[in-house]
Amino acid sequence: MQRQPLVIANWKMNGDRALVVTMADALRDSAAQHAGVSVVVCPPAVLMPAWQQAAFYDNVQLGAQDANENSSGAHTGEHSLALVQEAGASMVLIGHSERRQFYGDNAKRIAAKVSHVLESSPMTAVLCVGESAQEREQQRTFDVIAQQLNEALQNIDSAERLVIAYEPVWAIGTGLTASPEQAQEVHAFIRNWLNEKFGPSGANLQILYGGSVKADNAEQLFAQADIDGGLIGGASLVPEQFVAICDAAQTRSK
Ligand SMILES: O=C[C@H](O)COP(=O)(O)O
Repeated sequence: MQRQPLVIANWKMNGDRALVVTMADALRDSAAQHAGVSVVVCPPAVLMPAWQQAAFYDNVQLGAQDANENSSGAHTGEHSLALVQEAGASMVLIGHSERRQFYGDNAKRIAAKVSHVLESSPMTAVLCVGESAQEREQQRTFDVIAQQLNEALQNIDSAERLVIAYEPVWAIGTGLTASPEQAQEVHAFIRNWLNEKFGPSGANLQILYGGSVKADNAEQLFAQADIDGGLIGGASLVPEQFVAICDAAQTRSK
């Protein structure tokens, strides 16, 4: 079965209502160019209603950058799955390296968040994994990725509504992109791991690459056998760049 190319914009703590409108317009005007690509935009949570208003009739999904592992309660500043779903999200990023590094998303919380998305909502969990520069230098990349997958998916027994994003930490926001060969090597490892855990349905999950993907390197990355699209940070804030990246992913759907 062919995997549909998928491109996700992660605006992180950037963007505003004006960008919502210009990005929605740019994606609408270019829709025919990337008609075979599934496009998702994850703005900051407070911009989700504005996105829904600007792009409700368009073929672009809305995603959340995170959601709390509890259903409700005294968790000041957090958002529940029900809230992001009500705001229109169909996907949730889980375990982004910035949340792992700075916001207390340890292995236990990430496993709880993945389980919560899959058990308590109809949404798709986008699990982010990736090694640090030091771990790569120590040739521990595959061990680290396997450990992160094992920890996050320990309670999951079906390969439904799951996407994996490989984001080497050293490539995020640094301008240092993994070479297409480096990325492909890890994607193939992840696909093999998914096959061993879930069987053929696992092997057919979408695996995205993230880390300084730009308009000028996207096509080479997306040409790799196991790279099904991208999780885009900085370039997803620039409509022409993001549209060009979606167009590059279209080449996979042919
Ligand atoms: O979620 C997106 C990734 O962290 C990649 O960010 P970047 O494209 O700015 O390197």
